[in-house]
Amino acid sequence: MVEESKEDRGPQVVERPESGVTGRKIIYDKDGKPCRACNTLLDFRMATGGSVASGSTQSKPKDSFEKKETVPSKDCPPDVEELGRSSWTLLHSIAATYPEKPTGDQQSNLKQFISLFGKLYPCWFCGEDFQSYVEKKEPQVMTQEAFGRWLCDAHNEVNIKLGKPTFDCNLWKQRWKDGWDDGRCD
Ligand SMILES: Cc1cc2nc3c(=O)[nH]c(=O)nc-3n(C[C@H](O)[C@H](O)[C@H](O)COP(=O)(O)OP(=O)(O)OC[C@H]3O[C@@H](n4cnc5c(N)ncnc54)[C@H](O)[C@@H]3O)c2cc1C
Repeated sequence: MVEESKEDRGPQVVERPESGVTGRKIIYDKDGKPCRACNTLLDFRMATGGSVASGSTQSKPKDSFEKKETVPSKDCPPDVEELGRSSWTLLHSIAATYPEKPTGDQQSNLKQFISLFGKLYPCWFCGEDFQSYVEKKEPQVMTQEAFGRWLCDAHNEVNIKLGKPTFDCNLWKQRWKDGWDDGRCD
C-alpha cells in the first residue's frame, strides 16, 4: 500500500472566514492574521481554528464555537471588548481627574494625548474611527466638565455604532468621579 504524503495532496486550501460566530465581520491585520484586539474572543477563536495563539488560518465549523466558553481567561491578551472597557475606564478616569481650570500646557497635553491615542489604539479600525470623530468634533479641553462631556459624546458615538444604549451624559461625573448617590460606590 502506498502511503500518501502531505506533498502529494498539493497545497492546503487556506480558509479565511469573512464573518464570525457573532455575525460580525472578522478583522485581519495587515499581515493577514486575525486581529485579536479587533475581534470578539469568540470570533477570534473561530478565525484561528480554535487556537488561542494567533496565526493559524484554518477554521472549524461555526457551531463548534458557540458552545465554547466566551469569558476571556485571566492573563491573556485582550479581545476588542476587554480592551475597550479598560480603555474607556482610563479615558473617563483621565476626564475625572483633569483640572477644572487647566493651564494652557495641560490643555495642550490632553489634546496631544487624544490625538496619539487614536493613532496608537491597538484595534486599528476602532482607532481610525476615533480619529475621524476627533477631526469632526474637536476635543473640548478648556474645563473638566467640557472634556468629560466631549468624551461621553465620543463614547456614545461608538455605542450607537455597536447598537448599544447611549449613556446620559448628565451623569458622567457620577459614573466616573463622585460615585452614585445610593451609596453603592462607598
Ligand atoms: C476609542 C474606542 C473606540 C472603540 N471602537 C470600537 C469599534 O469600532 N468596534 C467595537 O466593536 N468596539 C469598539 N470599542 C470597544 C467598545 O466601545 C466597548 O468598550 C466594548 O464593546 C465593551 O462594551 P461594554 O458594553 O462592556 O461597555 P463599554 O462601552 O466599554 O463601557 C464601559 C462602561 O462605561 C459606561 N459608559 C457607557 N457609555 C458611556 C458614555 N457615553 N459615557 C460615559 N460612560 C459610559 C458604562 O458604565 C459602561 O459599563 C472601542 C473602544 C474605544 C475606547
